[in-house]
Amino acid sequence: MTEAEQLAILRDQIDDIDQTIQKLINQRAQCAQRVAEVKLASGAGDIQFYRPEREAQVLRRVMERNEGPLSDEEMARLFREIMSACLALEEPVKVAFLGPEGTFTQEAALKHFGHSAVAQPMAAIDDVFREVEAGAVAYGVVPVENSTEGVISHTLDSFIDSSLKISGEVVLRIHQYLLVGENTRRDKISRIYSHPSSLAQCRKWLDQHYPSAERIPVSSNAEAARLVKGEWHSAAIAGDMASQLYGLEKIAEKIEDQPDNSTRFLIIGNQEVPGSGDDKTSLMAATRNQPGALHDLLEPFHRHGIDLTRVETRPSKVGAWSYVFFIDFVGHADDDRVRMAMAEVEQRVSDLKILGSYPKGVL
Ligand SMILES: C=C(O[C@@H]1C=C(C(=O)O)C=C[C@H]1O)C(=O)O
Repeated sequence: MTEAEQLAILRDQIDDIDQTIQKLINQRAQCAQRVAEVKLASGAGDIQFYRPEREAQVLRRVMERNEGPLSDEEMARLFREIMSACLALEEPVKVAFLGPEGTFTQEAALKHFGHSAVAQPMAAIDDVFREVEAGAVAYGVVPVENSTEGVISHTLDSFIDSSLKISGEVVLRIHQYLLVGENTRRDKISRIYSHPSSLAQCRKWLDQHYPSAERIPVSSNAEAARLVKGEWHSAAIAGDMASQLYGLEKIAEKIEDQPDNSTRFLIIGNQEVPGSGDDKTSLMAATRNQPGALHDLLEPFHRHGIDLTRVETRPSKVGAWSYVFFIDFVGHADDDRVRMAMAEVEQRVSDLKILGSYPKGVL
């Protein structure tokens, strides 16, 4: 058989398979529409079309049963988009994210909700909280910690005065790029703009490759990319999305000092999410200002065999030297042993607020 004949046969097969996939995707979409009809018919006031726990279960199952050659992550990403499109038939999810357009937070929002979500950039973390509180959007996406740079304290502090709940988390591998516009040559860079945490994430690389360039902190990586678009002798450190958005050339790739550099983002909203089978819970506790307070707070977790994934301390804002603890652990607030531990913790602290139980990030 000639090469052309072999290719023609294979392409016919692909065309047939595509037709079948397409039919099945539409059948799936019809089922999702029927789900919406059932939810509406129930007559309940506040209908939740978007179900984070159900989506996490679907994606986990996709990964578990996957046999390749496509990777589990790749397959889950495809299903993420199919679900996003199906949900948009019920009602597109509206999401506010820490902008501007082109930030890693936008990338996180799209990774979590898929590209059929309607995502709106906000100028600051406070604005994301406010937009969700005002009901203008159903969810917000904010960064909370970076593996190289640590906690984003502004996000934690925002929970102190907010009644919003955490309904999900998403972890993004952060790759940084050195970007220039058409007016700048790679050997003529005297200024490098970026968000302070991105500058910090690339500090060693910059020391080595651009020791004498001035490092200029700006409000976001996307803002850095926008600034250097027309400037001379200037480069930006930013992600892939910003590079595409502003049509900048990548003159160096993956310049972050830690190869596994990642950021964790939280999804905030008003929803209480039922258990998905593999969940995390975040809480906030204020202790009385006395010796052993942190030990007393943590002890019940240890005794009930609950795995803590993070403990952060922040000033409480209600007087000097008093603190609020932010604790993340594995398990759902409805689990028996979590309930038991929480009942005990409540006796030992001056204030306890469960910020939310939510599925562990799948993608
Ligand atoms: C179809 C549903 O609604 C939404 C769409 C889903 C999907 O396409 O699989 C899953 C969960 C919900 O976000 C449902 O609740 O099952």
